[in-house]
Amino acid sequence: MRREEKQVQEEVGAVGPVHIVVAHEEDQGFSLDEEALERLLLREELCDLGVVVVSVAGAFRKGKSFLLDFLLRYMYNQVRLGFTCKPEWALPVNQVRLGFTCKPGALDFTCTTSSWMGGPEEPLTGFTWRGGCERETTGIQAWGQLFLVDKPDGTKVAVVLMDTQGAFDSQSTVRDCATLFALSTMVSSVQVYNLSHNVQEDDLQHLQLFTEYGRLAMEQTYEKPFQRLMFLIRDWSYPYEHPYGLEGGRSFLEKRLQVKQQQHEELQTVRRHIHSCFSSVSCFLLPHPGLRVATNPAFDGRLTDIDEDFKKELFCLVPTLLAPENLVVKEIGGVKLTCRDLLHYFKAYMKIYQGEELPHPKSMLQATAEANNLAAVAGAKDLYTKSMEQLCGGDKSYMAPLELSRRHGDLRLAAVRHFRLVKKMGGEELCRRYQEQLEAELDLSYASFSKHNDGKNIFQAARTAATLLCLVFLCYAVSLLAGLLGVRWLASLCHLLMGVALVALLTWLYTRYSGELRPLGHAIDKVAATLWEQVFCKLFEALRSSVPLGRWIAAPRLRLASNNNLKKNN
Ligand SMILES: Nc1nc2c(ncn2[C@@H]2O[C@H](COP(=O)(O)OP(=O)(O)OP(=O)(O)O)[C@@H](O)[C@H]2O)c(=O)[nH]1
Ligand SMILES: [Mg+2]
Repeated sequence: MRREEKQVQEEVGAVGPVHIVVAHEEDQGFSLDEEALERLLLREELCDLGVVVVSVAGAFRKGKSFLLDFLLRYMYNQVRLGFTCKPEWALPVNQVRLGFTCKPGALDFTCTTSSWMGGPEEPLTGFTWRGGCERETTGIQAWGQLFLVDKPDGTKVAVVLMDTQGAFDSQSTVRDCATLFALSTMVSSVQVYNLSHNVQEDDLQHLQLFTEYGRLAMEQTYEKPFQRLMFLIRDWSYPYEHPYGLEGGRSFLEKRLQVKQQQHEELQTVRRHIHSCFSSVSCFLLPHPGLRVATNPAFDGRLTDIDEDFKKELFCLVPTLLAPENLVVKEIGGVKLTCRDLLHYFKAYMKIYQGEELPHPKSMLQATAEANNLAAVAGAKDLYTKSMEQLCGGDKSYMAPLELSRRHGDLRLAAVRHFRLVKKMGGEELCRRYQEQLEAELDLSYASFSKHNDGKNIFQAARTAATLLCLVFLCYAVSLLAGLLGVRWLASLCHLLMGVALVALLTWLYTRYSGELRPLGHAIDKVAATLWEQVFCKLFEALRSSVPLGRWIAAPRLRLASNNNLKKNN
């Protein structure tokens, strides 16, 4: 082995996966390791090159990291290393030609074991993978080295390989899964959606949820916010219907993502959403790798233990993603990103997901239960509002406040009963929470109906004027009496008060007529209302109780009467 090659391989050996998004077990949150990302993306010789990001995401324990290690093998064997730009350091481009396009059946597979796939007994290393049922990868990891590739058009690009935490493990919430999937989709130019056996409807629904969560966090809304999506279906068992590989995947996906007129709207929406999110969607059908891979705890990734069919298709799949002519530079809004740009976007997106402005994605049951309860609240509130409209709506005449409050009590009860009778998911506790919300909304509606009703009371509308006139009259009467009795200072004071009341009255009339000086009008209203409640009502009350048959006269209305009645009713 040449000295340079040896040196390169030693350096390769020292490189490993780097955690760029770190998952925190304690608070279920994620944080970006900015330093690690900067070290990776801001290398002087690479930072201004177009960046290609290939990410693999999907449910946990489905062989994502295992696959990525083959992508690594391909890169290490096919391209020059990012940090070794000097041509004399380049690894030998060996048996397999760079940049072939995959045609099923057109490859002579016998050459693969001696090519980029590695030696037959070589254990598979790189991103950590293992057997077992517990999750392995957490957060988002990138390979600790970028690969520098010369594209056929002469441009140089830097390739990032990215592994993500598997979705739906027993320790992550829907929000965690959505955040990681969305983040990796937003920063990658090719997202490999790793699935097992088939594309189920829930796989599409999850993809819809996660990509929508991604789209929400993007500052501008682009027509197609994400670039390439590849459905990678592992353990494909129906090659007699759709053959393994890209061609079989194309015919399978075409059928699966077809939007038909007779389809339910829900199914059509999911499919339209996926087409609208990605500029290109493809599919690859990969066979089962054999029982030793899937079930043998001692399996270490060596090729001799893997089924021939799997290796053959893998040999085709990897260049489909990574051959120089198939590499796509990451674009956002039609602008190609460099490694440096990617760093900024990563930081910005992470900040959005760490903030609180995005809604929290929920589990299907939780979301459905909340939708059920919200619909029931809306139905009950509608019932209440319609009945109240009929009772005291816009064109109805003024209604006695006590009667209005009593009717509100009845209708409120009926609305709550209606809410409780509607069948809802989510259990009693959720139902109680929404009932409380409904009751609060009904009380708020009542306050507004009550105000509107008060507005129809002629005296209410003219109360300020009446109060000020009463004050003028009272001052006049007292000044006359004081004049007769010779108490001149009192007479003068009453004249002064009378003058003030008259000026206030004229000003109030002006504000009401012109709509100008409204704060002044409000202040006069307030003073008049206090005067009315504290002086005139008390005088009137005293008079009412001292005069025979006085109790037949209705008591004057106080400003806060409606609110007090409301509380009593509750
Ligand atoms: N059935 C099957 N098993 C596979 C395949 N590829 C890898 N495996 C096995 O799946 C197991 C998990 O592999 P990993 O690569 O660690 O899976 P992962 O998706 O990265 O898992 P997490 O990191 O926990 O999300 C290993 O035992 C692999 O041998 C495949 O195509 N089919
Ligand atoms: Mg993994």
